[in-house]
Amino acid sequence: MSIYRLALTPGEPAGIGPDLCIQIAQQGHPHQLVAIADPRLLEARAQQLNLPIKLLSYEPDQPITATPPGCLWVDTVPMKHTSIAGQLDSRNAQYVLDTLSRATSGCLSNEFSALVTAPVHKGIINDAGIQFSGHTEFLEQLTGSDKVVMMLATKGLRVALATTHLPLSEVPKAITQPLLEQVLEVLHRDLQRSFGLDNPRILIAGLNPHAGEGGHMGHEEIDTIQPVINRLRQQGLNLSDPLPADTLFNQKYLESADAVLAMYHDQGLPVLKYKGFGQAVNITLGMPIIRTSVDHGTALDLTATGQADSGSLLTAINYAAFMAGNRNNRNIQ
Ligand SMILES: NC(=O)C1=CN([C@@H]2O[C@H](COP(=O)(O)OP(=O)(O)OC[C@H]3O[C@@H](n4cnc5c(N)ncnc54)[C@H](O)[C@@H]3O)[C@@H](O)[C@H]2O)C=CC1
Ligand SMILES: NCC(=O)COP(=O)(O)O
Repeated sequence: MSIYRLALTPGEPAGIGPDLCIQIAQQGHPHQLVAIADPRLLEARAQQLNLPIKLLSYEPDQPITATPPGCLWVDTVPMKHTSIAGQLDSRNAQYVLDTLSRATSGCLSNEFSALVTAPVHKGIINDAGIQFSGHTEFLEQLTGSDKVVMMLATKGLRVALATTHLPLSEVPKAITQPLLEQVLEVLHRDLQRSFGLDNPRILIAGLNPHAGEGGHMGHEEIDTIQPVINRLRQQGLNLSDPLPADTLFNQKYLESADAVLAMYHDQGLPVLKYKGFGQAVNITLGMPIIRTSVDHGTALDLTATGQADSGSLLTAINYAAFMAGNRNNRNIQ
């Protein structure tokens, strides 16, 4: 088995991200986990959690090795202000973004095989005066990607989103033919290259109740979604018609599907999280780098309590390694 070097960003310092990194390090890992972080934060959090941690100083020229139990490699990004567990501090917002930038440039240069992110707090970054709607959009810019797609996956279900962090009132006008065409092309291609699916079957949700009920409950399905489906089918994509979102998430439809495309965040993600919260992964498709993440947020109420479940971060790490392996096997940079 190949061993991959994975960049791990602990995210919001006052949240559970650092806790989860320390918890996962206890068992060790078959891949090299390199936390891009301030080591003082990790040491302080380990003490609060009463967990032992040995931080190994990371050097890019070292051979890639598995992570021994109780250890974590650290590539230092200094935090300017001490973080207090559970208490957001806008002065640390730039630090959070610095860790992401460092990890991303390391992925772009192939120093790391993938980026795995713990949760950030979107609100506090905005409070710091920095416009930020999520890792997904931030990484799209940072990697110079044309179009990225958010997809969450758990056992038996993958849900991708046509739009991400938008106010609901802005969704209908954002659903355009060019957008849908791009999103479906990215989804189709990345299901092939990162998941090894030769001809992925994608179910597409309508925007309106009952997928518009033949135009009686909205026209986006007829005017926007169906024409894109028809065009892409001619190029060989295996797509459903627009389906009512309230009925497509049943076994009869899902058993023949590789992914569902939901039109907006809260149309698709509640179903996915109900099915797999704690064991699901958030994947950014359409980038030159692999990025996976957790299915949850910063859970400030649980920071430093030892109650945070590391299942989703571990799933994200394992998916990142799996995707790196698939791209390697297909010789994709
Ligand atoms: N990937 C990311 O960076 C994400 C960041 N967020 C951000 O997180 C912040 C808080 O969001 P919320 O909606 O409150 O969601 P949340 O996921 O932080 O918390 C929701 C509930 O789930 C619990 N919970 C979350 N993670 C858990 C874990 N690993 N183990 C056990 N219990 C857990 C929390 O204690 C809370 O009761 C927001 O600023 C949001 O933007 C939210 C989702 C993803
Ligand atoms: N609900 C998923 C989410 O908010 C994660 O967003 P991102 O930070 O990964 O873009």
